[in-house]
Amino acid sequence: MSAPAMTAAAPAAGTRASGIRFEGVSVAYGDTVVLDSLDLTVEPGEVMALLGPSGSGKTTALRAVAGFVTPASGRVFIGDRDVTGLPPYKRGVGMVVQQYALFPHMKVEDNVAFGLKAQKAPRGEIGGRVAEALRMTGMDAYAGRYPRELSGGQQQRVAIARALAIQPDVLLLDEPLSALDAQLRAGMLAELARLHRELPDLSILYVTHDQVEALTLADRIAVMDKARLRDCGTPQELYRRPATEFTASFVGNANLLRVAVADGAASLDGTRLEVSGDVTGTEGTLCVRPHLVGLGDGPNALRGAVTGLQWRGSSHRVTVAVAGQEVTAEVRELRTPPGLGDEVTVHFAAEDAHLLPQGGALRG
Ligand SMILES: Nc1ncnc2c1ncn2[C@@H]1O[C@H](COP(=O)(O)OP(=O)(O)OP(=O)(O)O)[C@@H](O)[C@H]1O
Repeated sequence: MSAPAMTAAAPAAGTRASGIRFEGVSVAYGDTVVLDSLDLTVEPGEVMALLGPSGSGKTTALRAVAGFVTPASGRVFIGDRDVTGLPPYKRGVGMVVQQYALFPHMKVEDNVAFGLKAQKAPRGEIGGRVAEALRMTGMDAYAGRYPRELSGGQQQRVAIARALAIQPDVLLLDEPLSALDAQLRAGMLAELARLHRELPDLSILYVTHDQVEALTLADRIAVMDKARLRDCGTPQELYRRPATEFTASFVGNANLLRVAVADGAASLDGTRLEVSGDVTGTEGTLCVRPHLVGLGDGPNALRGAVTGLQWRGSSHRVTVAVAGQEVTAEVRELRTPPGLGDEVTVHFAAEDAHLLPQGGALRG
């Protein structure tokens, strides 16, 4: 990264710890509901990722907080304030979108000052707050440049500085890294994490369709699909104990196996499997992560023919057909990998085999 690291001095953002609360928020365009009864709370100082595929309603939810869309029903709170009817500039939010959105004809320092001037901040304060925001994002040496004289990553830092300069109660980030190349994205992700450590009271709502960004940065992840919230929990909860098949396959790769359930255990094609999770009812879906499936004998052993083999440098992915279903094992690179059609045994530990809740209920 060519810019210096974002370093935090005195916080430029608000020191009032305010969370965000969606209460039954629905948004529709014509007859199409694009956000359906969203109930979600972002705690003060929390980083919440809104994760979901394209068109699932993430940006709409963010824009409802910013005040750029009006809910058909429901209310949005920032801290204790019901902001549902407030115009955007009265909400105290900083927002950064994917495409930098800097004013091309303004120098960096003027871009960062823009929100402060719009807010009619006292003239004597503006210079200091701009300098502080630029210092926090590592861009103080670039104050006199125009956006066209900056790299994409530097422009996005300026956009973040501009959002922080107004000392927002909450920071809204809409795919802020998706226009950057992979290497720069990884660096910026670490910078954002550091920035939040320096501004622990700032609540952040972070829209992304990239599970790595969500897993890396978020305290909790809200998983959205088709206008609805499907699951919400810490990255570890969602990864280890997903509530729905959608979460299991969207947050990390997953083997999802249809199994019969009886007497507190599952079974697949007559083989009894010790599992964790919701062992009620007569059938269920078992989630096992490929890297937790081993090749060879062990607990919960299943036998089948190899239907797929991929070499990935440090690992092999071996897919095995077991009673008409496929189980993929991601194992350390094998010296003598099996061939397609070979009979092999795969296994997994009970604590790594999670039976999804019946009906895909949201966790409490
Ligand atoms: N101004 C609008 N008029 C009509 N439909 C809209 C408008 N804005 C968004 N939509 C629709 O609302 C749905 C949700 O859009 P939204 O931008 O919230 O999704 P998203 O999850 O953020 O997707 P992406 O990751 O692609 O940005 C989409 O089907 C989209 O086409």
